Amino acid sequence: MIKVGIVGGTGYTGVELLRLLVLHPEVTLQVITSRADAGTRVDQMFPSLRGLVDLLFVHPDEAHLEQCDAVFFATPNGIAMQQTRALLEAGVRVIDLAADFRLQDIASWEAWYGMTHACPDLVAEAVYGLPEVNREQIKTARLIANPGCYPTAVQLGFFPLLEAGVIEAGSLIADAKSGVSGAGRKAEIPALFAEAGDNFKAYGVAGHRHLPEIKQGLARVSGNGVGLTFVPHLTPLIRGIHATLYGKLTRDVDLQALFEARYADEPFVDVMPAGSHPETRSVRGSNRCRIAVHRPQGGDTVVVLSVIDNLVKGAAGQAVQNLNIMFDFPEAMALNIVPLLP
Ligand SMILES: NC(=O)C1=CN([C@@H]2O[C@H](COP(=O)(O)OP(=O)(O)OC[C@H]3O[C@@H](n4cnc5c(N)ncnc54)[C@H](OP(=O)(O)O)[C@@H]3O)[C@@H](O)[C@H]2O)C=CC1
Ligand SMILES: CC(=O)N[C@@H](CCC(=O)OP(=O)(O)O)C(=O)O
Repeated sequence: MIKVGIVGGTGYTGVELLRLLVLHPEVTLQVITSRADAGTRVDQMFPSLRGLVDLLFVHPDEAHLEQCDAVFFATPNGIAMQQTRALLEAGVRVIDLAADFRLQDIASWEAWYGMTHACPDLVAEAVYGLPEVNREQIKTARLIANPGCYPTAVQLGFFPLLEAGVIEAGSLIADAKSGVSGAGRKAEIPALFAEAGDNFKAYGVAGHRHLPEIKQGLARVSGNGVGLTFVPHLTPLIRGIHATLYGKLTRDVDLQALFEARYADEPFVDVMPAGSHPETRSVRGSNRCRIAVHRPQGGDTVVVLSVIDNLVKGAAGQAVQNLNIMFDFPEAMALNIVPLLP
């Protein structure tokens, strides 16, 4: 058994970690933090956890967190980097669900995130926690940069094509839609029911902070820089990301066979039968990414459809998958979840 802490236990990804970890047979929840709700019982705030969690929220003090074997940061950007060094020195392994350790280029991170990095030396050590490309490095990592939600859906869709070198890497397009929970639990006007409901809009067309993260990951597998147009959209869903990806084929290839072979051994990537149109509800609440690959009218444009639950494979589920790999537990432990329908 390992002892685990969650910093930011009252947010959407924090409570999703709780939902997954309460049923994890190798994990004891040791510390769950909130500054605003310190002293409140966890199951008072989240009655869905009654009978499962017997803890109070506490302040995120290092003295509490250092009792753990692993600590998840489910906090806004710029928080984990302030406490990670002390935790690593105390022998605690850290999984950051925010973006503090995702970009290897510190100047780029500081420009996109608008703050000075507190520990650039640790960024070099951090492992980008996308098991489908970094499983071996995750096993021994002390510090995991858990990927963003859009970057997970987009990278998993493009990897087979870029690894095989069958598309033009300079002209990729990712048209992605997210549910409102992607923006977190804090009160913000665009997330109000009357603003986001019965509405659909693009945002961040000029530049979204997931763009450099996606480009970094795609460039690693393509061996060269990539050109990417990334356009996120807000949809009136609660959970879910749907990414529609476009690329120009450079040669004829059996796309279905390529994708099936690439993900044959991946427990959480499902390549659907040819002609499929994956739906966000087919992954709702689960750690799965479902992918379909199309070549409309047999032309030279490949269209990949990739869906995930932003809070699970896009955040907390992937973080638990990383924990399992780091501690040599079966990778799917506590993650064999059947999606909710309807
Ligand atoms: N929502 C999503 O779909 C995804 C989110 N992420 C990332 O995961 C992280 C968490 O997201 P989400 O759960 O949506 O966020 P929320 O806004 O829902 O929750 C944030 C949590 O962090 C705590 N917190 C805020 N400020 C601090 C601080 N200075 N020190 C310690 N704790 C703090 C809050 O509690 P309190 O203020 O009481 O301490 C709260 O529990 C973010 O970085 C987000 O970008 C990643 C992938 C997907
Ligand atoms: C709908 C919505 O607002 N989505 C968020 C996704 C951000 C997120 O969760 O960021 P990380 O994955 O980098 O932590 C956004 O576009 O800012």
